[in-house]
This record gives sequence, C-alpha cells and structure tokens, in this order.
Amino acid sequence: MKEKFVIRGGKALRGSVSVGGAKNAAVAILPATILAEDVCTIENLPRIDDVLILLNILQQMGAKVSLDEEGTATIDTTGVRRTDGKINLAKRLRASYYFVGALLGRFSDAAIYLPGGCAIGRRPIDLHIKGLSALGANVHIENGLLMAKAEELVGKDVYLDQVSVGATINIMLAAAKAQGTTTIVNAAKEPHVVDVANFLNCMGAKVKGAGTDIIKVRGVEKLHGCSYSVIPDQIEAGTLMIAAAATRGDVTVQNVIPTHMDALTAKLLEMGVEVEEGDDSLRVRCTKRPRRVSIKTLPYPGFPTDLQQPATVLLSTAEGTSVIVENIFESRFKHIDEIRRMGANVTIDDRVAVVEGVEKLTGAPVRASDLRAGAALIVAGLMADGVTEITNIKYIDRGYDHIEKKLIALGADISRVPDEEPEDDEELHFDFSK
Ligand SMILES: CC(=O)N[C@H]1[C@@H](OP(=O)(O)OP(=O)(O)OC[C@H]2O[C@@H](n3ccc(=O)[nH]c3=O)[C@H](O)[C@@H]2O)O[C@H](CO)[C@@H](O)[C@@H]1O
Ligand SMILES: C=C(OP(=O)(O)O)C(=O)O
Repeated sequence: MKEKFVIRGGKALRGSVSVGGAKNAAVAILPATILAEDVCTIENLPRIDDVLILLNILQQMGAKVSLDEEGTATIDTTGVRRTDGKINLAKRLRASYYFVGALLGRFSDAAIYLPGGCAIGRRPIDLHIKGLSALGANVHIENGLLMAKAEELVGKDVYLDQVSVGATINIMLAAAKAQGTTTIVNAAKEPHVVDVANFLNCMGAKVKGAGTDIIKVRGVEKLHGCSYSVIPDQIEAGTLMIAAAATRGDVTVQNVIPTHMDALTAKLLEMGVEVEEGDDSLRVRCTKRPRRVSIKTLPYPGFPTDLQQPATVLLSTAEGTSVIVENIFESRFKHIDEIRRMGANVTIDDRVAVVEGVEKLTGAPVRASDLRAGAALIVAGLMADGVTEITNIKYIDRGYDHIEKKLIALGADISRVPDEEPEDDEELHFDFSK
C-alpha cells in the first residue's frame, strides 16, 4: 500500500537520537558474504528496503538467511550457486552491482541485472568494468544483464579516472581472492569503503590502505565467516543534525563517529549553529537564524553529495544568499522544485543552485523524487509553518529505517498515513454523467 508523510511543522526538535547502521556499507557487506562460503553474522544492519532486498537476493542465490529485530543477520553462503542473474529485485537498487565483484571472486563467473538506484544523474559503470577487466574478467552487458567471466583473476594496478565509491568497492571484492596483488589508485576514501575493507579483513582478506587514495589487496586462497558490526550511518546522522538546526532545536545525535561528520560540522559552525563533539555523539543547537554559506560537494572528506539536498533546505531560510555547487551528480536538485512550492527562493544554473534565504517556508503538498530529496523534504516540512504532505515516500524507506519514529521521539509532529491518490501514470476514470 502506498503511504505518505503528513508533517505539522514549526516544532523545535529536542532530545537524543541514536543513528542506525550505514546503508552504503551494509549494501556492500551483504553481497561480500558470498566470498566466504561460510556463515557470517552481520550486526547493526538498518532495517531499510535496500537491505531487505539484498537479503532476499542472497536467499534466491541459495544462501540461508535470518534477520532479527535488532538488525542482526546470520547469512550462510555455503549453498550459494552460480546464477544466470535473472533476479528482478536486483533492478530496484544501485548496490546490486556488488554481486558482480563477489560472484566473480567466488565462481570466476557472475551475472546480475544492471542496477537501479536513485535517478540523480548519469550513473555509468565504466570504471567497474575497467577494474574488473584489468583483473582478467571478460565483462559485458547482454539482455539487461551485467555479466563477467574469468579464466583466472590476477591482481593488477587499476587507476580510477574518477573517484568512485562503487568501483573501488567492487574491485576490492573481486581482488580479495585473486592471484597476487591489486592496487587501486585514486580510490574512494568514504567511511563505508573503509568499513567494507575491514569486513573483508575480518573474513581473512589482506586489504591495506583503505581510507587513503591507494588501496592494496593481496589475494588469498580462501575467506572464512566472521561476526561484524556495521558502522553508523554518516548520512542519517547528518540528516538528523540538519533537521535539528533547521527547526532551531537542540539534539544530541548519538552513535556517530564524529570525524565522519567533519565536513558538515564545519559548515554548521560557519552558519552560526553550535556543534558540541562527544566521544560518539554530536550535540547540535541552534537558537538563531543561520548565516549563509557556500557548499561544494566532493568525494570524502569533502562535503557529501548525499547531504547536499537536506543542507540546501536548511539554507533556504538562512540569512543571505548561499551558493551550492553539486559536483558529483548533475541531477541532484530535483527537491528544489518542491521547496519552491513551500516558498523557497532558489535559482539553478546547471550544477549551481543560488539560494536566497527567505524568512520562512510554508507547508505544501510535495513529492519525493529520490531518497535524499525525500529526506530534504522531511526537513522542509519540519521547519515550515503549517502542514506538509510528502508523497512517493517509498524512496525514503530505501535508506532510512522508519525515520518518523526517531523524529516523533524528538518532538516532531509527523505521521505515516495511507496515500489514496492515484500514481501520475495510473489510468484515470472520470464519470461526468449526471
Ligand atoms: C550504494 C552507494 O554506496 N551509493 C553511494 C555511491 O554511489 P555510486 O557508487 O553510484 O557513486 P560513485 O562514487 O561511483 O560516483 C561518483 C561519480 O563517479 C561517476 N562514475 C562512477 C562509476 C563509474 O563507473 N563511472 C563514473 O563516471 C558517477 O557518475 C559520479 O559522478 O556513492 C555516491 C557518491 O558518494 C553516493 O551518492 C551514493 O549514495
Ligand atoms: C544515492 C543514494 O543511493 P543509491 O546509490 O543506492 O541510489 C543515496 O544513498 O543517497
């Protein structure tokens, strides 16, 4: 059943909230369990649609899977078989491309439908193909399937022309059991890349340098099962920090790794928002209208593109004119049309958004076009006067584990209700007879 969020805005968020496991680490760690041919216990998984879909795909490939309420999954990949890749669910998310690296490492033979994921601009996979081919795989696309086969995988040097999270992780997966050493140059340094490397090492792999731009993977014969806990979600943490500032609230975001949040913390401080760092928490307090800032999205440790959309919303009521440059994905401004309905004053020129701060936003019916656009609209609804209805929230459920429950605990007035409106493309039946 379709659902929507109804938010009565204008309430300052107050209290403490705990962040769940990182989506972008979890969605790589789950396919990586295939490399072990053994039992892995993965703790701190967020109960989000992307995770549930990946667990189901693993099951369809022959793994035995269980998941408890706390987000601990036990995955026995002993029975995973080679696959023709025709698993429809794989088209529903981006991370299904990690099955190629993992299956290639296990069977030297992989196939999976080309990935889906958020429509935020061009999302080519040429660097994945370049890296896997360098290791000796014959990679091609046929009937919508991404297929890779190798006589033998052999470690090589791979230079990434552009920093890519997905390509870095996929090459690490394929290299973990290859002959010899693979060196990834210009690797992504995101916390989730480091988390996947740590998980591979926990299974017996030899990955060094994750978190720097040169990663070395010395292939080993065999990997084994292990117990591993996923790191906290940098983007959920950031969304909550932004929501705290946007509502002029006072929120302690717990279970975070503060250094992962440095780029956002720096921008909040520049806006005049107070941020107090604890060992594994960040307290965000905002008592006055934030000041304008400029933001450029960049690979880690730069400002994350996944937080650009909520940050733009926060700046829509800041004092002065902010400039946002989106360097990673060219179509990541779709939330702006929606916040204009709420009174925001933003102009877009290609990858640059110029945000003239207004006094306040007012509630309106809006639609989530993608995951972080949806999160941004929640922030907008929380800070606006009046009622905001957000439809198409299936995107938000891909990446946030019942975010409304966490917000309600902080004092927000937000509810998830059935959405009776027909889809835009649903056939309409009007009856104009008397
Ligand atoms: C599941 C997952 O982890 N998703 C994240 C991952 O997406 P994803 O792994 O898809 O993003 P990448 O880091 O690969 O993309 C970065 C840039 O590289 C380009 N590129 C990428 C691969 C390629 O083969 N060729 C190429 O040109 C992309 O178009 C983009 O401009 O990192 C993005 C950037 O931090 C985040 O927004 C996503 O939330
Ligand atoms: C873009 C995102 O996800 P995906 O890469 O899975 O589409 C995201 O998490 O913001």
